[in-house]
Amino acid sequence: MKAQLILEDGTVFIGEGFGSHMDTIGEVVFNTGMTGYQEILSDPSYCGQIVMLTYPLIGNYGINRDDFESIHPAVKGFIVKEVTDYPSNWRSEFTLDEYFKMKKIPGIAGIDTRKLTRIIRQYGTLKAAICSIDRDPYEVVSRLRQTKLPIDQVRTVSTKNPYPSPGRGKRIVLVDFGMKHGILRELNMRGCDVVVVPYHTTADEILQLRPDGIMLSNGPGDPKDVPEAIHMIKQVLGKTPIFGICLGHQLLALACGANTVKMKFGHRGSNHPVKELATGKIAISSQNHGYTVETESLHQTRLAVTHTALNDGTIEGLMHLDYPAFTVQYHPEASPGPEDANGLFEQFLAMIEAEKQEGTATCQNVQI
Ligand SMILES: NC(=O)CC[C@H](N)C(=O)O
Repeated sequence: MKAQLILEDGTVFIGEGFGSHMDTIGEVVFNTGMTGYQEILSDPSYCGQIVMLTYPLIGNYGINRDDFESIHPAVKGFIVKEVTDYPSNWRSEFTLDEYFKMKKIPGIAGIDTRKLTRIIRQYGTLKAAICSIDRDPYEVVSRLRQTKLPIDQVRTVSTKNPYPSPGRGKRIVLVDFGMKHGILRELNMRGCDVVVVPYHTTADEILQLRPDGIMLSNGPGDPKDVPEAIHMIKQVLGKTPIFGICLGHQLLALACGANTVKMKFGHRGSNHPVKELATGKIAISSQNHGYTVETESLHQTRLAVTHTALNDGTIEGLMHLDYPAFTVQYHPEASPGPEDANGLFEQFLAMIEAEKQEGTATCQNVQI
């Protein structure tokens, strides 16, 4: 069935609808990963967004039981060049079309995704609608222009209640801002005794769990929309080692007095090179973010840059100069993507061990 993709700048694309045939509105962003569409569509950081994949053939290995990053995908829609009707993989259980129908997510295929990527790169991230062919584009554009993007995505996707994910190792409190399950898997794989807590858990509640370390997860939206988390981080900083990923990185930076800004079109994909400044080593990383920590704002903080993006020089990693706290803007848990940065989980555990032994760990004397 024909469907339309309409951008707020007035551009109209006609394509073939798949998945749910409902209308949807969201911020359209592009992801440059060549594989990993199942992890991408189930990454809660895309809450409120319509994702376009630059790789031209999507759905070839179907949807399986194992590769979800959350139970309910929060993505608002999917845009592809071509969607596979007959997936071929031994793990495949559904086609993308069947899965999107079940989850009530609209998709549109047959779109010139190269053209759309160029528009977004030129003008920046735009609002867009996927809608029925019968809708009047003028009306849709004026509705798009009036539509405000949501600001409560973290509340929507964070766990409502704390829950344990036990192990015999270090006790980690994992603050869920819209966590990809890959983070929990990485901690459990290393034996950690994890307690996952909601985004608004207070510093006192977290410290009562007697954590050996705190992890701040990834999550959707603007980090400034989560002031309760910034307040919490200010209070736990220096009391226990902290490792932040993506939104967690941005929140820690804000808690330390830095600023965050919205990027023109962000970084989304599983092929983004980042440089570790101390060694000059390059890692290929998995990324999904639309905001970044503002470099100029760091001089008013006790944070130092540890990693930068090779494509545009933006900040990809930070460490605190006085306390055991470090963060990365990219995804060491990968899922999807390369596992070059996986060692950061070991570095976090090494920092916790040093803090336990001597009680004086900082990022500098633990060598991360
Ligand atoms: N994946 C994330 O945690 C993204 C962080 C934030 N929502 C951003 O877009 O920059």
